[in-house]
Amino acid sequence: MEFNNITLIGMPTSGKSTVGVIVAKILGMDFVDADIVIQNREGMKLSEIIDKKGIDGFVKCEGDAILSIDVNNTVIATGGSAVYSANAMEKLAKNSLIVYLKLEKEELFRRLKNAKERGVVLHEGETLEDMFNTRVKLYEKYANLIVEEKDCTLEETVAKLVNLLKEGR
Ligand SMILES: Nc1ncnc2c1ncn2[C@@H]1O[C@H](COP(=O)(O)OP(=O)(O)O)[C@@H](O)[C@H]1O
Ligand SMILES: O=C(O)C1=C[C@@H](OP(=O)(O)O)[C@@H](O)[C@H](O)C1
Ligand SMILES: [Mg+2]
Repeated sequence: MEFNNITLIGMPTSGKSTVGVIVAKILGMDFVDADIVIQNREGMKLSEIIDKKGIDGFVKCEGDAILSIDVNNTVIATGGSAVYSANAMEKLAKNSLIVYLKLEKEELFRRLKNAKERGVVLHEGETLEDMFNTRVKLYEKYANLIVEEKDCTLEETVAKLVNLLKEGR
């Protein structure tokens, strides 16, 4: 592989964490979940960081946590709000192939309904729809590769990503 790491970006619930760990096993790579790095650095759950430090505070913690990740041959699952940290994304772009797991709006809304406890970064007055529209542009901006999840099972999404990576070799 020409690239060193693979970074997964995309909406919350798009499967960065679940797809990421399976792809790492298939490709014989290591795996790191940036959300867990944040929790370890702060000594708190993500929802507690958001409650205590607010949205901007959380985004700062997330950017700093990503900047602290120094890995090789690793699949990195970011949190959905990582794209709000331009400096962290620039660092990731330097040493990884950035893959956008693309989720349709309707499917995002469906999955988020079943995952109410997920602390999603919503700025003041922002609706889920606003968040979707803003983030799509950011994910597209940073993506080297886009995996369309529409009508795919988890296994099909994994296979699609692995095949796209093989084609790119
Ligand atoms: N086609 C699919 N691709 C990825 N995840 C899926 C798919 N269908 C259902 N899911 C479910 O959506 C959730 C994705 O959660 P997660 O991996 O934590 O996403 P993220 O890390 O992007 O927030 C999991 O519960 C997973 O089982
Ligand atoms: O998109 C978001 O606003 C967030 C996504 C979460 O990660 P996942 O994308 O892995 O769910 C986590 O970083 C935090 O709760 C904020
Ligand atoms: Mg995740």
